[in-house]
Amino acid sequence: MCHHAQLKNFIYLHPCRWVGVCVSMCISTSSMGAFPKRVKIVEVGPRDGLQNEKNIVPTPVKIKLIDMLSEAGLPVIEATSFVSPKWVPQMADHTEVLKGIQKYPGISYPVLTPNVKGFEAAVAAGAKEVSIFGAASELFTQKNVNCSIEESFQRFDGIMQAARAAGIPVRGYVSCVLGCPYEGKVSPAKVAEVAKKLFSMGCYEISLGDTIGVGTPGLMKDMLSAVVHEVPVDSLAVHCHDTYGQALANTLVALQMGVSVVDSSVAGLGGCPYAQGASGNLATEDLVYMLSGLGIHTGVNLQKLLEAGDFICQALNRKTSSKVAQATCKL
Ligand SMILES: CC(C)(COP(=O)([O-])OP(=O)([O-])OC[C@H]1O[C@@H](n2cnc3c(N)ncnc32)[C@H](O)[C@@H]1OP(=O)([O-])[O-])[C@@H](O)C(=O)NCCC(=O)NCCSC(=O)C[C@@](C)(O)CC(=O)[O-]
Repeated sequence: MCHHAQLKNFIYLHPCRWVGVCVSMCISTSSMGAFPKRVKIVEVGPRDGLQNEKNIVPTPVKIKLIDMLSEAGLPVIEATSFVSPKWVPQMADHTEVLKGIQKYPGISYPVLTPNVKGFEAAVAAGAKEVSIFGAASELFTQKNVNCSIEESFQRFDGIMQAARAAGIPVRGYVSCVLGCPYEGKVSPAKVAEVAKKLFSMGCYEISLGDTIGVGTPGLMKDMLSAVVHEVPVDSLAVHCHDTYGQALANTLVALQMGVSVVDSSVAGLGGCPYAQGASGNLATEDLVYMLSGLGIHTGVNLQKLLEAGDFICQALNRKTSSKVAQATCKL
């Protein structure tokens, strides 16, 4: 039974709307294994979310979204990517976006850089952190960055050298960790090999991407079991797309296995232009709601996050993919 004394466990979600979650009644975390006390959420909506939009999103809209996400307390907000505008026209305004956003103290605004040209442009625009992106699938790598896995490492070498010289931290992505749109199954051993390589090159964190959202909790467990032999678990993040509705379940398994960094996207925006059919990322609102219910600290204000989700959905004229946002709108 919920008692008034347990009201502190209730989560305030929207103006005039209360949704009750009696944590002590609904969930026994002790029977679910150990969870991290805190989770760092890496908000990828402005980059992963918007890169896939058909219509060019106006730069001021991108800037306002990022400012609202900063206001909501997200500790890391992936702002844009310095990729070729011929390949991803949606990110062509990267410099204006990075220069236009308010930089909140304590919040990182990393950007994607595929090569040294992108890295140099990012640094010139004020980037203080970058991400490189590889994959555990040969065919996906060809389609996404027009080279082999081996050649992608050679490109990363150049970026790592330049980043070291400039004192810029680098995050590494591994795509297709639970399946590839072109090759199908991807072996956990291959994911572990690519993750190990990126880590040994100097990436401080490795984000494991279920790019097309085909994974299930069992696959996540098998893949992570292989990767943690090569990369310390506290340097790992998970990045789950929700194509088959498994993103939250897969993320929960990762948390149970000691991962404490999770990528997600406001309103569940997202997809990869070179992974057709992939839907958006795990919605940040749904992640925050689950973590809050588990008593895990994120520092994110759910109310403000919902407002950021409302804003971008209105700007894109689309319905949110966040179940939490949908539920609170009906209340
Ligand atoms: C890597 C390249 C550039 C190779 O593309 P390429 O065509 O092989 O490169 P190139 O060196 O031959 O250059 C071609 C043209 O692009 C220009 N160029 C070259 N580099 C840059 C640059 N950095 N910025 C601006 N312009 C650039 C270059 O100057 C040249 O211009 P031209 O001489 O023809 O006028 C291209 O394939 C590319 O940009 N790919 C990016 C694809 C992408 O952004 N995919 C989505 C991100 S990954 C993702 O979403 C997955 C993730 C991270 O979320 C995790 C998950 O879910 O799994």
